[in-house]
Amino acid sequence: MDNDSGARPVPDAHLPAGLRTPVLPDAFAAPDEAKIAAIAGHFEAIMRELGLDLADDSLAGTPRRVAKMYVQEWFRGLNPANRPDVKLFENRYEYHQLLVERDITLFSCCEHHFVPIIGKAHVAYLPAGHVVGLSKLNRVVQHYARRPQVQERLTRQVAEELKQSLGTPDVAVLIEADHLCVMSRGVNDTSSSTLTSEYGGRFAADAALRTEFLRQIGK
Ligand SMILES: Nc1nc2c(ncn2[C@@H]2O[C@H](COP(=O)(O)OP(=O)(O)OP(=O)(O)O)[C@@H](O)[C@H]2O)c(=O)[nH]1
Ligand SMILES: [Zn+2]
Repeated sequence: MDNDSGARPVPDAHLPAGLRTPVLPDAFAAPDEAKIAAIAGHFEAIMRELGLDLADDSLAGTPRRVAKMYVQEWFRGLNPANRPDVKLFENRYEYHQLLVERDITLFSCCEHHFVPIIGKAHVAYLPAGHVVGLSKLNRVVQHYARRPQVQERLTRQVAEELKQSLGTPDVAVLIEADHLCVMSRGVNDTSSSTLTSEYGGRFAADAALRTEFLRQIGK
């Protein structure tokens, strides 16, 4: 997508309103470099407020490092220009059984505390006329993970994106994740983890299919 044209892509415009990450419509009007410079300035102010000496050679580059990390890595999924192009191939081989992409690495960020969410995503679909390039399943997970999140919305965004791009409602998503906000602060519980799931089409209707999916991901 062209991020320099007058008509800028609206974040998550293709998702139902309730599933959109709350992002201002003009959030991506400025180029990434301007955003990085502005965030670095704000982060420097936070560090100063914490009492840190920015003259220290280890700390001096931190504001810009953090800003780059936010814009280019952790939160790159906020920018609709980074939405993956999900390539489909004709299903000439007539594969119509369950396809499971399991143990997809998941790094996200808790939108309440801005600390990591770390886990695995498992996605599955029943191919109809087309099959998807496998890596695109990982890319869809990453696109929605790389933004401030709650796990429930992330799960439903991934499912909805897959339904739309694969052209079938027969999609399953299960995410298991550790929330650093639960582990490292607050209740300080390092053993609990959070599982969320979304089942569409035949996965919602057919308990045996769900069981088979869960068996294949080792649940
Ligand atoms: N539903 C949901 N809650 C989340 C997620 N990530 C973090 N939270 C919770 O968001 C809640 C925010 O609650 P608050 O009471 O405003 O924040 P807090 O005072 O820091 O709460 P504690 O974590 O209990 O100390 C906490 O209970 C978090 O555990 C998520 O992905 N989904
Ligand atoms: Zn949190």
